[in-house]
Amino acid sequence: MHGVSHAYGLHTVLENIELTLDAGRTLALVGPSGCGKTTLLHLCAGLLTLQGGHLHNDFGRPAMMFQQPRLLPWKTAGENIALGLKAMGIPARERRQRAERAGMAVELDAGALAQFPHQLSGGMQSRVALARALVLEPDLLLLDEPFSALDIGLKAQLHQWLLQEQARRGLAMLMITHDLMEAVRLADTVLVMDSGPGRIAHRLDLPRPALQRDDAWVHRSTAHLLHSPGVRRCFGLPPLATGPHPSPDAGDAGMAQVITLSPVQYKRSLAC
Ligand SMILES: Nc1ncnc2c1ncn2[C@@H]1O[C@H](COP(=O)(O)OP(=O)(O)OP(=O)(O)O)[C@@H](O)[C@H]1O
Repeated sequence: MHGVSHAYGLHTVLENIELTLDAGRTLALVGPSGCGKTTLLHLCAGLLTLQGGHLHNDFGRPAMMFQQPRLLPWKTAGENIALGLKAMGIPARERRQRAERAGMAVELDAGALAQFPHQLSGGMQSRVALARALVLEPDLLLLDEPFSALDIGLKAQLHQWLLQEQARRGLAMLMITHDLMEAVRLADTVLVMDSGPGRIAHRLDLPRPALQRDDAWVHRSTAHLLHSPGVRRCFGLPPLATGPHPSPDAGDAGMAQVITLSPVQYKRSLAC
C-alpha cells in the first residue's frame, strides 16, 4: 500500500498509509478503537473500493477470517469447511476429503464435522472457521480479530496451528487485533496506528521467529511495547513515571525496537 487514504463521506479515516507484506510474513495492526484498522483490512481484501493511493497485490489466493465464525446454520461443519472449494468448482468427493483433512488438522473428528453450527461450542465454531480458511490453501490470510472471544488455552492452540501452517506453506498474514500480546506472539512486524485520521505511528520489528517465542519472551516484549511513550499516547494511556523498559532481548541479536515514525520515515524504513 502506498499513500492510501480513505474517507466515509467527509470523514477521513485513513491518511497516507504505507505498508508492505511479503510472502510468509505476518503483519499485525493494532491501535485504538475507530482508528481505521478494519477499513484498512477491507481495502486489502477488496471489500472496499480504493479511493486514494496505490494498492499492489501479488497474492493470488486470499482467505479471510472474521471476528465471528459466520458459519451457514443450515450446513454441517464439514459442508461449511468445504464451501470455498465448492465455489472453486472442485468435485464433491474431493471437497469432502479435503474438508475432512482440514477438520482433522484442527482436531475436529468425523462426529464434529457432521454437526450443525448450533450444536457446536463457540471454540469449535472458531476451529471450523479456521479450517474453512486454510482448506483453500491461501497464500494470504486476512484476520479480523478472529480469536478475540476465545479462552487463552484455545487461543494458544489456534495460534500454534496457524504458525505451523505458515511455516509449512509460507503463508502471509495481515491481522488486526486489540490484543497486543497476540500481535507480539504472532507477528514479524507490529504496526501501531493512531487515530484522527488513522495513520501508522509506530513500528515494532520482532526478529525472533514466532514459533520460537515462549510466554516469557512474549510478556517481556509486550511490556517493552507498552512502555513506549508514543504507543501509550496512541491508546490514551497516561505516561509512566519509570524510565524506558529494557528490551526483551537485551544483548540478543534479535532485539526488538519500537520506532516512532512519521509517514515519510515509515516509507524510508520500508525501503531499507
Ligand atoms: N461504513 C461506514 N460508514 C461510515 N463510517 C464508517 C463506516 N465504517 C467505519 N466507519 C467509521 O470509520 C472509522 C474507522 O472505523 P474502523 O471500523 O475502520 O475502525 P477500527 O480501528 O477497526 O475500529 P474497532 O477497533 O473499534 O473495530 C470509525 O470512526 C467508524 O465510525
